[in-house]
Amino acid sequence: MTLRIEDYALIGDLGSAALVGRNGSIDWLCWPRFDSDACFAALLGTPDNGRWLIGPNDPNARVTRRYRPNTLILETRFETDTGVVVLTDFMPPRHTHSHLMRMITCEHGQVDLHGELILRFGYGQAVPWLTRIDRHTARAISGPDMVVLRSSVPFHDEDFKTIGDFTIRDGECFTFSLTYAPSHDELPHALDVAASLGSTERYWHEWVSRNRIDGPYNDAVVRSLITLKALTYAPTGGMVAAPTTSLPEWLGGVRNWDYRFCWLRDATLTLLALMNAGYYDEARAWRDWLLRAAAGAPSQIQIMYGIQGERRLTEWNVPWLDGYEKSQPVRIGNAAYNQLQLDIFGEVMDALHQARVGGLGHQEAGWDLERALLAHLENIWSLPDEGIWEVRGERQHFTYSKVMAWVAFDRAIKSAEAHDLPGPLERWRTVRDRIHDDVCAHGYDAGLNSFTQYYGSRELDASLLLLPEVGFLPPEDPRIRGTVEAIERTLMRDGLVLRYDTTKTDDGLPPGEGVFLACSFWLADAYLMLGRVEDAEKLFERLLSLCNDLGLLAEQYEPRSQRLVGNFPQAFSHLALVNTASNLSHYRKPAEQRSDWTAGAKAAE
Ligand SMILES: OC[C@H]1O[C@H](O[C@H]2O[C@H](CO)[C@@H](O)[C@H](O)[C@H]2O)[C@H](O)[C@@H](O)[C@@H]1O
Repeated sequence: MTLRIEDYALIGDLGSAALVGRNGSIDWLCWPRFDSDACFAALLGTPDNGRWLIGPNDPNARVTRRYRPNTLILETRFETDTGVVVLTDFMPPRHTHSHLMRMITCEHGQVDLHGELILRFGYGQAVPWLTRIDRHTARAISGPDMVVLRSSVPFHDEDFKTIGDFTIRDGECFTFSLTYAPSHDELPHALDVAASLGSTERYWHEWVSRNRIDGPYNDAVVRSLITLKALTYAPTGGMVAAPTTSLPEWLGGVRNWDYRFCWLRDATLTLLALMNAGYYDEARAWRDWLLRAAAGAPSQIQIMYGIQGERRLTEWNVPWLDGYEKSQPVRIGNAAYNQLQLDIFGEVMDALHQARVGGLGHQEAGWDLERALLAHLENIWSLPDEGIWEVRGERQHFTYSKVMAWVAFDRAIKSAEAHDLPGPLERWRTVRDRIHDDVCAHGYDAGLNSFTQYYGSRELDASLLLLPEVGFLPPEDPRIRGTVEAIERTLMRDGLVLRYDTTKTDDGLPPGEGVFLACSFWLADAYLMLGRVEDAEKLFERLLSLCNDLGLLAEQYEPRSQRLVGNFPQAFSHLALVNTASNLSHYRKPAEQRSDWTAGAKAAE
């Protein structure tokens, strides 16, 4: 049986992550890194492509689940006619090795359980060589990879699977762990599951205690912050856009992409959300990641990198995986790494500027890089590009791309002015003004009374909702009001927002995708800036209702089937949730941080 995307939960150890189904089956795990080959790929194929199931035999068990408060520790509770068990799944934040731990306890009665471990390395293809160490320990080896299973109950091997059938009784607790190591290493030491549970819980409690956003939406905000943190690759500070590949944006369709990489756009926007919540260590780590990833000729900067700064992210299709609900192809790698997307300059410059404003501290190397990026941008801002949505159709002069080029110069000027940093300020001011004039002359359609998707087009684009937020024009400007109204008229479906109309914009793909959740949050932000507070609250609460039972969001939502679609959980959606909640809660608002329109008010305080 295929589970819906919202039937999955995320666990992770800041190096990789796994998806656990509400049936107790772990159907996705890439090891040892987010972008490694999956050893559990049932999510995109069948159980034979790898999974780890622990659950009751009773197919009618009633299932509820939750995260332990303020943690990434998942508890799935199965209620059967004979008894109740709780399955606890977690990955302790990584030190020497990566561990996936499971614990099942019986709350009352007795329950017959089935365990089935199917390890298939190389994205569900390679059957490993299994060696039995003792009745409770086995080692699986496949090429460079070794995984060690330790279980407090005995198991046996059958058809290249590891099987355990057992009965658990009131008060009993069984533990299981899988540990990853390179296959040339010694057998990794066992970690005590109960002790690891305690230290993992303490880790997350301490991390969450540093959050300084508070207010009516605190639960949703904390869950989003934990999710964003879980998408961080701790060794380098890089962040993945999502832990999955090829969860479809249209069920059965071809819009299936690999998100296990670090987009400068997603990462910088995540950073703004984290900084807004008081997390500056992550900001520091990401800035250092950026300095390493972008090091070299500024003309070679990419829109995305691997989590360690890798540049070549070659895209290929996996022929042996059928895809989630037959959505093919399953793609590994992402050809977007070769694209030109001008907006990333604005997002990076803005994030670094905000980091300075927030007191992250000035670092010479950072400013040198920013100056080099601007020198490059000065030469290329007038070129057509693939834009924020990474269209695979013809390059265009996307309005949002140009606006973000304006943001890049604007923030550099502001940083230089505020922190007395060296730079050709007069020249930057001239370019900034030239871009502004260009956008107003070519990106605005007076007939529509709206900015448009790209120069000369009459189509709308949800990215235009960000124009007041980034400070390009004040919210009360009639052109901004007109744009918001035009987007409401043309891009809204079932009260939510499409990023653009795939039947009208050539993005190189057959039309059809869900509403884009981040864009729907942006509309709520725009409502707030226009003073439409009730509309903003209503939309935000609708969006919250789309979170799964654990508070997680995919990239998109399909109103007709009422299902989450696209990669899951997605940073873009969660960072947008945090920002809108923060705006609504009247704390330090990103909308205010990113624009100048409140500068007067702040100065007057
Ligand atoms: O659907 C078209 C594109 O989808 C992906 O890009 C989207 O995800 C990125 C990561 O979250 C985000 O930065 C971008 O703005 C989104 O459009 C995919 O990576 C592209 O290859 C694809 O064309």
